[in-house]
Amino acid sequence: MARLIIDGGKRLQGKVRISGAKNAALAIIAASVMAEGETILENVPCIADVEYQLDIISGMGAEVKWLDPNTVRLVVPDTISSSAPYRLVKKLRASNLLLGALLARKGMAEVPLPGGCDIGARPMDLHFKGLTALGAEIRLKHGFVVARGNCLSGTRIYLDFPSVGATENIMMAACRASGVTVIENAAKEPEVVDLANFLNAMGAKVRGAGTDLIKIEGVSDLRGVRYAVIPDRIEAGTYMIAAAATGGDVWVDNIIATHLQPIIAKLQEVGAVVEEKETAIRVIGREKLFSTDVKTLPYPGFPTDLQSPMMSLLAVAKGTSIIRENIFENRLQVAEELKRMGASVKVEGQVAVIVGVEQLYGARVNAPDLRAGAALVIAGLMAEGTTEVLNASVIHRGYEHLKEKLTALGASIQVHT
Ligand SMILES: CC(=O)N[C@H]1[C@@H](OP(=O)(O)OP(=O)(O)OC[C@H]2O[C@@H](n3ccc(=O)[nH]c3=O)[C@H](O)[C@@H]2O)O[C@H](CO)[C@@H](O)[C@@H]1O
Ligand SMILES: C=C(OP(=O)(O)O)C(=O)O
Repeated sequence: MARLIIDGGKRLQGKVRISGAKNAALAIIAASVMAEGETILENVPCIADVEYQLDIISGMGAEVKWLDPNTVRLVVPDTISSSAPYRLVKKLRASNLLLGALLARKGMAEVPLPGGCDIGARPMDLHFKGLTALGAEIRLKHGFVVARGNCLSGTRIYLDFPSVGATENIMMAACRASGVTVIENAAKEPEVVDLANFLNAMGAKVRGAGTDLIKIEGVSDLRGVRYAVIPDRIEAGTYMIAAAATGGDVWVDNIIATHLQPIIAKLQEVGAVVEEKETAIRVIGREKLFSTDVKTLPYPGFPTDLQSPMMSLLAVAKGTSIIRENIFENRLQVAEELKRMGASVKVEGQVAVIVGVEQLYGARVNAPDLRAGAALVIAGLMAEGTTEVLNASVIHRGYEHLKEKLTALGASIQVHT
C-alpha cells in the first residue's frame, strides 16, 4: 500500500465493522510466549504490525499458524530463544513488550531497542525502572536491551507517568515474580485491561487493571488459552471522525461504547449527532461543523492516537480550534501536510491553532506516521478533487482492510503500489 489515491467529496454512508485492537493484540501476542501449551487468539487484526510481531516470535522458535483470517494458533516451546531479531523488532514499538514476557518465561531477554511511529523520543526508562525494581539486571549492549533475572520478587513500583508499555512490561514480568507487585500510577488504557484479562485467563493473578493501582501476585505456571482480543477503539474513532467530517451517516459496529466516550464527547461538541448502543455507534455529520479544543491525555482522556484524525476534521470546522498534544512531543507533523491541502494550521511547540477553512483541496501529501496517514485519508475524503497519499504503507500497520471498508461506505479510494 505505497500510495492511496482518493477522489474526495463523497459522504460516507452505511455500516463498518471494527477489527480487533492493534495495541491489545500486540501485547497479547508478546504475552503468549509466557505460556506453556497452545494459545488460540481470536479477533486478531490482519495488519502489518501483527504480522511483524508474529514473525518475531516465530523466528525465535514459536509455532504460528493462522486458522482463519483473524484467528491465530500459537505454540511456544520451552526452547524458545530469549533473543529477538533486530530486523523485525525495529519495525514496531510493541516488540519492546517481549522484554517483560521473556524475562517471565526464560529469566532473560535480549531485545533490540524498538521502532514504531516517529512521534517523539519514546524512552524506556520507566520500563527499566520497574523491571530493575523487580530484581532484573538491565544493560544496554550494542543497541540491545539485555535483561537478566531468574528470581524476580514482587515490590511496589511507582510510575512517574502512566506509560502503557511500561505498565504492560512490568505486569508481565511480575506474573512470575515471587510475592506481590503493586504498580502505582499505572496506565488505565483498555488495552492494558485486555492484557491483564488474557494473563488471568492463562492463570495469572492480576487485580485492578483499568485503575491506577494494579496488584499482581506471582504464580509458577501459566497455560495457553483461547482468547478474543477487544475491538480497536482507535480504528473505531477514526471511522467516527471520518463520518462526521464527510457529513456522512455511519454505523460503527463491533465496538465497546465505554471506550469511545472521549471521542463521542468531542464529536458532539463539533455538532455531529451521535447515537450510542452498547456495541455500535451511529455518527451523523452536519453540513457545518464547529470548532472545539482538544487536549490529549492518558485514558480516559482524549487519545493521542486520534489527535491527527481530529485535526483533519477541525481544519474545516467553523471558528478557531486549539489542539494541545500532551503525550508525544513530535506528533503534530500532519499539520504541514494538511496545509498543502489548504488548511490553516499554526504549530508552536505542543500546540496547534487551527482556523477552519471552507474547503480542503486535493494535493499530493506524505504520511509521516500511522495516524497522520489516517488523518490524510480523512482530509482526502473531505477535499475537492484528488488527493494522493504517499508512504501510505504505514497506514497498513494499524488499519485492517482500510480501502475495502471505506469503499463499502461509498468512498472512492485506490491503492497504487
Ligand atoms: C504499541 C502500543 O501500545 N502503542 C501505544 C502506546 O505506546 P507506548 O507504550 O510507547 O506509550 P507510553 O504510554 O509508554 O508513552 C507515553 C509517554 O510516556 C513517555 N515514556 C514512556 C515510557 C518510558 O519509559 N518513559 C517515558 O518517558 C513517552 O515518551 C510518552 O511521552 O501508548 C501510547 C499512548 O497511549 C499510544 O499512542 C500508542 O499507540
Ligand atoms: C503510536 C502508535 O503506534 P506505536 O506505538 O506502535 O508506534 C499508534 O498506534 O498510533
